[in-house]
Amino acid sequence: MAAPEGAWDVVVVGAGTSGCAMAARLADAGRRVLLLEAGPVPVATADWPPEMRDPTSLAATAPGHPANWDLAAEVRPGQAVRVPRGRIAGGSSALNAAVWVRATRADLDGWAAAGNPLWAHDRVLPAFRRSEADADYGDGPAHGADGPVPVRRLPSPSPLADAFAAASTELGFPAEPDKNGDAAPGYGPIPFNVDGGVRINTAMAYLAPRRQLPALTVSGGTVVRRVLVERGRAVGVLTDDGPVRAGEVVLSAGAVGSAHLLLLSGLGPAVELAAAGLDVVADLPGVGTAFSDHPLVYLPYRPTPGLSASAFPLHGVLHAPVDGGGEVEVLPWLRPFDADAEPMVGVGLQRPVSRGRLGLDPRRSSGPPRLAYRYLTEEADRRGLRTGVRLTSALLGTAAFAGTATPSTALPAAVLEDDAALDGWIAARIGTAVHLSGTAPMGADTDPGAVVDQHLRVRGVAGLRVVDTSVLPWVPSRGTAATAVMVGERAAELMTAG
Ligand SMILES: Cc1cc2nc3c(=O)[nH]c(=O)nc-3n(C[C@H](O)[C@H](O)[C@H](O)COP(=O)(O)OP(=O)(O)OC[C@H]3O[C@@H](n4cnc5c(N)ncnc54)[C@H](O)[C@@H]3O)c2cc1C
Repeated sequence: MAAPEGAWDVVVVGAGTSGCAMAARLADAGRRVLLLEAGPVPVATADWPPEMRDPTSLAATAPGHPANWDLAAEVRPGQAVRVPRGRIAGGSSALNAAVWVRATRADLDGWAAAGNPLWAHDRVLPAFRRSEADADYGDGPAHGADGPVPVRRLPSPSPLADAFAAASTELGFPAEPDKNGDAAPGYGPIPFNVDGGVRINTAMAYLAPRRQLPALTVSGGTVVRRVLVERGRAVGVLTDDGPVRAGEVVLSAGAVGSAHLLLLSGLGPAVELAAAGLDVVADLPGVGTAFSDHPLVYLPYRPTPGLSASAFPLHGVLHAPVDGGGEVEVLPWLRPFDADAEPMVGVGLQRPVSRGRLGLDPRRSSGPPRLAYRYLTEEADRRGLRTGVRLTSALLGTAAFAGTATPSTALPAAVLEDDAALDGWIAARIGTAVHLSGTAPMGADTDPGAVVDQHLRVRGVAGLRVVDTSVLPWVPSRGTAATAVMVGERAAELMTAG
């Protein structure tokens, strides 16, 4: 890291899901890149903690794990949760569920229509293809065969997985054999970024093969505190070890970290910055003020005793429309999270209308940010989740499940049938899918909430970009990992074009 002044063309903050992809591609293009990561940077695959290599383990998401930022948040006023995010090279891709499903064509074309034509489905498809080596569909026009992230669907691991597939068919949902194939949504096997029984995070995929590349320097254990701005231009960052100067600064610290760094650098809503005693560098009302994420509720079920256990906890997923243009994701977990508990089906609302807020803590502006999801604020979201829970209950009641599983008594029929009672049941259990997006959204010049333009350049200050899920105008209707990698790939392409 001790390079002479002016040695770095680009300093990237955060070796996470987007940051690794982007830094690697920039270095491939000859840019001298310094990648700074707050957490450790393991070198060989074997150096990763076993629970982070094992894709069937979510142990690193537990509060207190050293590779987890473990943030405090409120899902609804007064309802506290802990939010995991990866604090290690690979970022959240190092501890997530390894589900590799892209944003849909409708998501991408929706973002394009909101003033970001460079992000339309057909414009970003090459970046998705570049990122992956899809073992099942890699030779097709929608897929990549030789990218850094290995992707595959797994054989059905248990009768329960078969029953969910059959139940979806019984209720009339289409089969969707390739969840990344741009077909009508339905039930299909999950593509995983898993290879040889290892969760392949983006540091393994993108950094490990470039360890000898002189253009790329990676520094672990380096916490960035703010962006250094001189005369309207970002000139570097302040770390706990001192300043680092570079020709360009890119924040890839994730939807929480990047927005927080913007605020700490005087880039955000002027009123909020002034209240925290910070100098206003640029008034950007959209930093943190309308983020989105998928609300998620779990419905327990009871497998018939004696069924063979599933080696892998996930297999297939159903995406189903709900009234008013919404969609739910029904994600059966085939094993319980705790040995004594019942397994659960996750019911996520994929196009939520409610918006959350990330801001500085006025009592301690240098501390962690405040995160308020404000879930279920809108009736459309309450209605969508009611539909999703009833649909899941109906799936468990199909003939396909006879002899395999029954609904749990945790959700009594009287509650299921009554809107107000069901709203209460859901609200008491609501959690987050941890797909946080849109804390620094991209958008048109005319959009006062847009923080970056479609080249991901921060408005009001030169030489500064944000490249991670912060910039998504709203959360896509799928998980965010594959899309975060695409954002890194696409950003590098835009930065090096011409
Ligand atoms: C528990 C969990 C399970 C999930 N499961 C799935 C899934 O199966 N499929 C799916 O599609 N999506 C999933 N997601 C969501 C998806 O993984 C994330 O949205 C995505 O990985 C985020 O990528 P990112 O690059 O925006 O941020 P991250 O990958 O979080 O990267 C941010 C990086 O910046 C670093 N950083 C932050 N602040 C600083 C600082 N000040 N200085 C230096 N470094 C800093 C962090 O340590 C981290 O390495 C899951 C998320 C979580 C948390």
